[in-house]
Amino acid sequence: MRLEILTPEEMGSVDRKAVDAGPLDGYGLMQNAGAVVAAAILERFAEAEGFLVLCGPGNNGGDGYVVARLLVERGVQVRLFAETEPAAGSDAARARRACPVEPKSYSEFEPVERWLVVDALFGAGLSKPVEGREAAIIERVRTSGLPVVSIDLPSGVSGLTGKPLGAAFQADLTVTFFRKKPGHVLVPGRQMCGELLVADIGIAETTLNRAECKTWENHPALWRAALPEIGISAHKYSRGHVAVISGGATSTGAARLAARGAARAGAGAVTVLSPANALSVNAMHLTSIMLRRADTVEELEAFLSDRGPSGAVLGPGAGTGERTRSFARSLLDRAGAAGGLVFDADAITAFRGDPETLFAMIKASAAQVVLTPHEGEFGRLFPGLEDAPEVSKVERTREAAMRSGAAIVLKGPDTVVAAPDGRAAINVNATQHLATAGSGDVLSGIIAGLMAQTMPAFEAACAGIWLHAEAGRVFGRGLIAEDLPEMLPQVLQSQFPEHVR
Ligand SMILES: NC(=O)C1=CN([C@@H]2O[C@H](COP(=O)(O)OP(=O)(O)OC[C@H]3O[C@@H](n4cnc5c(N)ncnc54)[C@H](OP(=O)(O)O)[C@@H]3O)[C@@H](O)[C@H]2O)[C@@H](O)CC1
Ligand SMILES: [K+]
Repeated sequence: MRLEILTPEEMGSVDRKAVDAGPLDGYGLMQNAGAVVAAAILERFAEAEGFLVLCGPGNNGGDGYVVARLLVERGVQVRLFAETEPAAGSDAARARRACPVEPKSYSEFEPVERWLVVDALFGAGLSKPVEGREAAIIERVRTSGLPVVSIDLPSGVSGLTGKPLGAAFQADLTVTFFRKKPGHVLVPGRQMCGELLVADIGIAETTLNRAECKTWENHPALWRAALPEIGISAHKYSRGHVAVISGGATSTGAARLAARGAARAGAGAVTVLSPANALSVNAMHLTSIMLRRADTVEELEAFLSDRGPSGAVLGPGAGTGERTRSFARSLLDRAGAAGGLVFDADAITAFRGDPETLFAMIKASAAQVVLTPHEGEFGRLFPGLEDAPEVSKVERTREAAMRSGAAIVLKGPDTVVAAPDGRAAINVNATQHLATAGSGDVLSGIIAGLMAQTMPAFEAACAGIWLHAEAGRVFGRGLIAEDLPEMLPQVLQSQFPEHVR
């Protein structure tokens, strides 16, 4: 599977390498790009009665001239609109000369019913906000309701961040080349592409140095090999033991959701560590999951020494006070006994005043640590890395992982997972139904459950995100957090039958 995601800059370097290696030059690649776009248009929009092609000044426009020529050669009606001539000597200028359709200016653009718009204004070279006459034509197309096929990217959407820079097209189909770019998978770019087609334009696979790729689309192919296998001689503790720290009497549900997630992800044993005042409420709701009292660090450490869990979840419902901070310190200190740690929710917020202390402890710890913030929690821990119009979610998450020493799961419709070594994955199978109270608690449990079975942090985080999203997707409408752990067996059995022997 082609899961690598290339920034526009990385794509440019692949492009240059492909041209250096031959046999195709830049103009040859442009011919192939135009050909795959024209073929996709004719196949998917056979009923279109004509084509309005909008060409920008660069090579994206160059692709547009090739598409216009190929459509004319098929005997269909084409009108072409361009404002700026391509630079003399460029591939786009050559494509412009070879195109038999004389361009009109943007001001002459008129939508025609049952025609289709081909958007070749800007692609990888978008360098500033789309304004003025380009913004006006995008607005005219939007109000016309005509279908739009975008070449490489919907013009106005940044290939790096997936965010619109000024005005931008909402496409029905986007055809990109060789590999996806971050802008195709991060939101809102993902929705603005419409259907996305990644086409081969004759760039050899060997042009891509796979070892240098650090960003992927999250998919089982990325981590399937690291999924825990259950041997026939397994016993409950050899399958991993997860400790989940519960909050007080009125906030225990989050810990139980995490515990259930860990158990359904395959951990052989799960223990909820509860304050004394919440023991009875936890006891009333737990059956296969064990329960032990832990109000103090001493009680936590006694448990860690006795039982040596291989994973732990701290944060859901835990409170943001000193108990949570001291438990975090203890878990990180005693990592030999606690293995893979997931810090979520309150365990993140508890360190908002002093994130550097947390990061220093994580870096000094032998534990593998995953932090699972949503945007609000992320902002509390990583000042300066908050969301901003020209910054990519992938780069923010990567920087946070390097700063903290933990694998970071920055949650959202396009959850990004990043590791301190620079690897990053963008998740694409989430569903809106996951936006429900307690959903994140289950996720932290699933990740801890996988880590407790010795799955490394980055892979466990990627797998956890994907399984959690898939459970939500399969369940669909009406989902509440309690349903997520209960969907996991079905997802695991249908997707990974070899892992349920
Ligand atoms: N990679 C590949 O394998 C292949 C790539 N191919 C194609 O090449 C495309 C990349 O081409 P590209 O580099 O020429 O950039 P492109 O997107 O045409 O824009 C640059 C021009 O637009 C201008 N401009 C930018 N923003 C603007 C704004 N808001 N408002 C106004 N102007 C703006 C910018 O101006 P400048 O920044 O120089 O001031 C410059 O003139 C790529 O997307 C793909 O379609 C294929 O042909 C074959 C193989
Ligand atoms: K475009």
